[in-house]
Amino acid sequence: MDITQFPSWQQLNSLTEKMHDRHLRELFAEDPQRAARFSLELPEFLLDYSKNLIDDEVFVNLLQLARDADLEGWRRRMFAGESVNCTEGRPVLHAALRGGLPGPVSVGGVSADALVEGELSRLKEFVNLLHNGALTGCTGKRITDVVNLGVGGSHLGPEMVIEALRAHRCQEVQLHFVSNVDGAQLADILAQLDMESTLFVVSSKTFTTSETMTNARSALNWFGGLAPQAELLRQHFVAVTASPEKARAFGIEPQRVFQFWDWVGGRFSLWSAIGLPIAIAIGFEGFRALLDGAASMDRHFQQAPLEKNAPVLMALVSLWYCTFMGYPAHAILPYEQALHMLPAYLQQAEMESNGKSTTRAGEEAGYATGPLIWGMLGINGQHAFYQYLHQSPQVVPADFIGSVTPGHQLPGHHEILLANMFAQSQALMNGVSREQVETDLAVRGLGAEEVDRLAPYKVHRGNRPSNTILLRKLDPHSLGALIALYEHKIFAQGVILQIYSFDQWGVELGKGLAAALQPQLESGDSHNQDASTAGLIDYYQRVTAGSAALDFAG
Ligand SMILES: O=P(O)(O)OC[C@H]1O[C@](O)(CO)[C@@H](O)[C@@H]1O
Repeated sequence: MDITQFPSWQQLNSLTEKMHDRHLRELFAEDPQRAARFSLELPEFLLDYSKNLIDDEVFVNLLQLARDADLEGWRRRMFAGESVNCTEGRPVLHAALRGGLPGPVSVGGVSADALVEGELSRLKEFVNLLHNGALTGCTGKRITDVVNLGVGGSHLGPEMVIEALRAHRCQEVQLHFVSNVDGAQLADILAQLDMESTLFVVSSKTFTTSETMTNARSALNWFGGLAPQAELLRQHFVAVTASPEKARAFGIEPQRVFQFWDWVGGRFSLWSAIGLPIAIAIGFEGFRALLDGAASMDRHFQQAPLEKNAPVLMALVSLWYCTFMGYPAHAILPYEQALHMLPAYLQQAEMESNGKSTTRAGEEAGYATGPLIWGMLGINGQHAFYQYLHQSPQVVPADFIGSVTPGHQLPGHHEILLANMFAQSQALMNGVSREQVETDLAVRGLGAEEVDRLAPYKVHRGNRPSNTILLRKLDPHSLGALIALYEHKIFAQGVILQIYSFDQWGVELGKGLAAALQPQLESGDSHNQDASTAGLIDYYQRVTAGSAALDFAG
């Protein structure tokens, strides 16, 4: 049944007017237990969702909506390996990569656990060889630098995690990431490297992504005549892919091809062999701890009742804002330097999953299915875009994410950092009333006219909602749990809003057009293009012809 037909949906719709008129200040004043009632403590973190514009009536209806949408049934089917990615005809089993399934699941007659464990032990062996210095380049030099060539899900997860776990890094090997087909990125990194001690990891689920394959070919060319190509590929390249035959066709040795499977979505793949750079950076045991943390969130998501289920609660709050209250964006604001890539990672995870408008029934949704995700390190954002968060007429709900334990030894810093994080969510919630502003200005000795002139600019309406996720400490286990929290939040939101979260048809159109346009840029033939695109091609042609003429003249 269409989700909009359920009484819970209609009830929620009718509650938006009332909630637009409520203020978070009042909700807290009315209920001294609010913070305790609307927060949840898990072994890894505290989730405080009390600063959200929900009251008991909204909460009850949101939970009912989740039940009406059969979230529990979809959850069970996903973890049982049923084909819940229906447009691609696949199960969704990233939880199998971390031992998060409730029981054995086989895909195409093969045990998912056996596949996963087999690949993990290959990864472990490889990482150990690398760390022991047993892996050498074609001239016999020890491998000291590893460059991951991959984009999207084949890049963001590994780099985000490695950055987040800097404090846990082994020193043996340096990691580098190249995701952009803009040669400036690869050229810059190659300039820092010694080819004799460099290993490239070509990471691509499909092994067809043009950015990655172009970078892989350029990396191979970089070696020039150092050794015959087959030897270069053998000693300096490994592949991580769900299309091993394509990696082998590229020339990568079969024993250097690490595999994952089409039941792992690219943006959910960091737990698979795509996490090879993570295991290299923090060691295999650290990688295992990351997987274990995610598995503990898998169990929580499967077992906790909906009203005590962190991913479900976050999904409900998120859809309440984007679908009902009309707040189209959501900010991710980490207060932990190490989490600086989390907003970018979650942008892909959430927007590639839920940025859809066709329902599972193949109909136009007619409602917002997910927010625009954006953000950056909160403390830097405070000095950049928080003005907008505090005083723009647009309300942007936010997630504040921090850690009780600092990731460094410097005294005095961490309290300042956390005080800022707590203060910002408090300021967004409470704001400052006109009355308060007037009193403050008067106390500072301003005359009545001046007070009157300045007061409107200083008023903060407040009532801007947020979640706070406060980790005990940031380590591989808790990071795994945090990432899986968001993964399941995304899934729960998609299920309730009746969309398919695990496909990404929207990214295909542009890829196809780029492939067709590339030869036209070179030839200048733009006859079949719209006027704007033809104009761009024409300008490109004129500038390149002009610079060629200049080169010739010079
Ligand atoms: O791993 P691949 O196949 O190179 O794809 C990279 C990324 O490209 C996308 O298909 C989007 O273009 C993502 O879903 C994926 O993570």
